[in-house]
Amino acid sequence: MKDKVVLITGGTSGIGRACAVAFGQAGARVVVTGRDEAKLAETGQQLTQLGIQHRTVRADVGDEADSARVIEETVGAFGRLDVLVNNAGISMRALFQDADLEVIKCLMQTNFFGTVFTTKFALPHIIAAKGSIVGISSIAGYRGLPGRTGYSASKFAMQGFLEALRTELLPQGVHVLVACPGFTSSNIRQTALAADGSAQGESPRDEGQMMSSEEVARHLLRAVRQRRRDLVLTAQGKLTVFLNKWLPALTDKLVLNHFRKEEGSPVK
Ligand SMILES: NC(=O)c1ccc[n+]([C@@H]2O[C@H](COP(=O)([O-])OP(=O)(O)OC[C@H]3O[C@@H](n4cnc5c(N)ncnc54)[C@H](O)[C@@H]3O)[C@@H](O)[C@H]2O)c1
Repeated sequence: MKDKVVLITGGTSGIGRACAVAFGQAGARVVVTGRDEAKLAETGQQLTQLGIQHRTVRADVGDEADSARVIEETVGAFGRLDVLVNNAGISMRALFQDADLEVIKCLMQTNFFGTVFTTKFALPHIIAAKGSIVGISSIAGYRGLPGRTGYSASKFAMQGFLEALRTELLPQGVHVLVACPGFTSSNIRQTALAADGSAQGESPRDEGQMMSSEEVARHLLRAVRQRRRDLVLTAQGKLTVFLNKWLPALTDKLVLNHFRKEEGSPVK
């Protein structure tokens, strides 16, 4: 990663922030985006303390003009872009029958269109560098999950988009990685949207039992170095993908039972 430039969207917490540290400690110069000035400043301070050369850029990933500006500022500051990590994301916990349509739109705008916008503006620079485009998808990008229709749809869309793009870019030697973490300790379940679009505010699971964001970042760094096409994390995640491929009807029942057991689950 020495002297490479890595852009991480939504990098002010969880997996994104851990990636900024991991790629930075591997020698990369990192650019981190986020919507919250205070969290960006805090992330910037952490990177400074670790001696990591970086920039922070305030931007909403679902906003096309913001996404264009992020790439301008990245290339303006460092002259190139080698690795784009499409990480910014939001989740939901509500049955489709109860959810406002705005919830589904918000998830598609952030998780899917956020990836499309940033990738579009980054692409000429990534092609020039024969670099990498990473999508942080989810097990929900392989297997639809109850209470998470919009989230699952956004991650399936992301995976279809990146698979098609990978094929288009084969002649240019661009690497595309679809990474699917399993349950990972982060803010994703606190910020997940409820049926009315408000944030859930708490996690229904024991975050301490999950893979850490730092461990996910280490796996991602290795997968980028090895130019892998996909990465599925956690034993439970791998098992879900495997069972869904070979025993989909059984997996329907297992997944339903699993999500019914979550604290305060909307899944009946
Ligand atoms: N934590 C998990 O269990 C898990 C599992 C699978 C996949 N993921 C994916 O990993 C990625 C990172 O999530 P995380 O778990 O670190 O959660 P997180 O909530 O800690 O991080 C998500 C980041 O995205 C940012 N973000 C959200 N909307 C944004 C927007 N419109 N513009 C800019 N930034 C925005 C948030 O502010 C936050 O910094 C997400 O794409 C998520 O779907 C997480």
